[in-house]
Amino acid sequence: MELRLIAVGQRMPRWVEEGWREFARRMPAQLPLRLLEVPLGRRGRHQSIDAALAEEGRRVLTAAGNARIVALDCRGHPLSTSGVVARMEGWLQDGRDVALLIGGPDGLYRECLTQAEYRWCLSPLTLPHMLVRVIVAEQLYRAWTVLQNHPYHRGG
Ligand SMILES: C[S@@+](CC[C@H](N)C(=O)[O-])C[C@H]1O[C@@H](n2cnc3c(N)ncnc32)[C@H](O)[C@@H]1O
Repeated sequence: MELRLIAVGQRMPRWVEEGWREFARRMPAQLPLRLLEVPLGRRGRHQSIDAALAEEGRRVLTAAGNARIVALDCRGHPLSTSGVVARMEGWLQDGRDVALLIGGPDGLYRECLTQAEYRWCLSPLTLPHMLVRVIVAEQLYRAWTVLQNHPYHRGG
């Protein structure tokens, strides 16, 4: 199985690329973390934001395929580290790929949210989408280290 970060928006600054890659490269072979970037929908005078979001949403859901869907969403529910660990344990037992969806500047298309089995809120703050991929990668790595009794996570 794999964890798939599906993010709207391409060509991120180098620090974003390096940040998420640092944690992705630490993931084990049996639980790789892969990033799929999908292009922004067209925005312009003749294209509504909703149409652009729908275009992005279609691309995101195609990239998710049959994977279990978790949407990153400011209006979702928070998870503690032990909550992420418990979810990861469930994912590993189930064996299905997991798609973690990150929206673009206008958020995620509504169908991405309705198809998600969980809407994960990282903080009450709205975070820049490029930072979200780095935080999610780190939190997934952290959860993995907890499952392995690896000393990376020293929290309570
Ligand atoms: C710049 S935000 C989009 C803001 C948009 N106005 C909205 O309300 O969703 C881009 C993406 O980053 C993710 N994101 C931003 N802050 C987040 C948070 N606190 N928790 C979870 N995901 C977040 C979401 O996937 C969001 O679609």
